Amino acid sequence: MNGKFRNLGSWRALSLPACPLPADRQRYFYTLSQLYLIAAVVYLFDFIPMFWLLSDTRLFIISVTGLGMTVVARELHRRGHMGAGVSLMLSMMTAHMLASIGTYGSGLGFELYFALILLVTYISALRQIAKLGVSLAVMGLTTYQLMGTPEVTLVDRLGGWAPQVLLIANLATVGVLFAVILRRLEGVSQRLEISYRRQAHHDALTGVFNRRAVLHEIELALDNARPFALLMIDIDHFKTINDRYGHKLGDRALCHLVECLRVSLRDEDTLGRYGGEEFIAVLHGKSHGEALCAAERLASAVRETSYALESGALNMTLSIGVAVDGEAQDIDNLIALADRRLYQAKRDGRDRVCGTDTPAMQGEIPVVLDRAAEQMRAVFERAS
Ligand SMILES: Nc1nc2c(ncn2[C@@H]2O[C@H](COP(=O)(O)OP(=O)(O)OP(=O)(O)O)[C@@H](O)[C@H]2O)c(=O)[nH]1
Repeated sequence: MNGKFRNLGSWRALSLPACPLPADRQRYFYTLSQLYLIAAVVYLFDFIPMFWLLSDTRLFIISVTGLGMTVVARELHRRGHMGAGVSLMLSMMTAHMLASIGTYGSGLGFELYFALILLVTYISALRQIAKLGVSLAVMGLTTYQLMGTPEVTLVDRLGGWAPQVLLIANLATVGVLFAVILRRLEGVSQRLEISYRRQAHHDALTGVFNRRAVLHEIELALDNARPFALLMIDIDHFKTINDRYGHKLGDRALCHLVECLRVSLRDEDTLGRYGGEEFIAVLHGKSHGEALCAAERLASAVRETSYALESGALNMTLSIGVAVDGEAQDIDNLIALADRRLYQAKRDGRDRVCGTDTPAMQGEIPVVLDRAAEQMRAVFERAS
């Protein structure tokens, strides 16, 4: 290893360990990480030049320190120490505000930063109790400082245009900061809404439609005059995969399967998880014969695309039951028909497609109707 990389290694060893944020707190990171940048810009282009022009050495030094601390706070936050990062930034903001009020007195807009500190506190990921503590402490300190404002402030001594310029600069800074922060929060709520809507319709593991959403799609397709085919897809011997490789790998295998299916389906087709290792594909505009060909294509795509493991490769096969809309009057009967054909494919030896009823199946009661009959029987038994 050359010297340059050795140095990099020792710097890494000195730096704080990264501690990933929990998923439910990630959303705060992006809003707040932009706040650090905004704070740095305000220090750099507003406070530092302003106090330098006013020859105010004390507030100039506080502003330069504030800039440095903001960079440190951002880095702490980036490494997952969110509470420490936000607390550091809030402490600097509070120190800055109190020192400014102490020097220039009230009425020049420095007290408005109090509202900004509260806003940052409440959008931060601090605990509720910490938020309450911080806001009470900042409120107490601000009140104390405002009540103890010196009679003759530095501005009185400066006179001239300085007080007006300071007031305008503070009003503009607080106004812009409020607008930027609130705009960012609006973006966060929009992103959350999109994500909640997505969660309501999609399966968390594989990302395809969930059971409710895919059933809704079938209802819509039935209402539509255009023909469609329903494929009931089930992985063969999936329990063995779970038992041999563990549930986590089983989950990854499900995602691999979905990828294979997605690649083989058209954009207009719908894929949903019906439950466990059972999926439904709705193929719009397909006749019975076309749907059987499509199902064969899906089955061979999965069969031929092995899932790479550290210790080799995992090969999966599918059994598929196919039914088309014209074969049943409603959604329950259509699903029951595809389900029955799926189980016929299983009975015939798996790794195959079944799209017609064999003579042995003719007398069978569809699974859904069978379940309904069982429920009715239970109701009658309870009533009698
Ligand atoms: N890893 C994982 N396993 C699941 C999930 N949902 C269901 N399973 C498993 O899927 C397996 C389904 O097993 P069975 O219904 O007996 O079917 P099979 O072993 O695939 O056998 P056949 O369908 O008859 O070919 C069970 O072991 C379930 O635990 C999941 O989300 N992740």
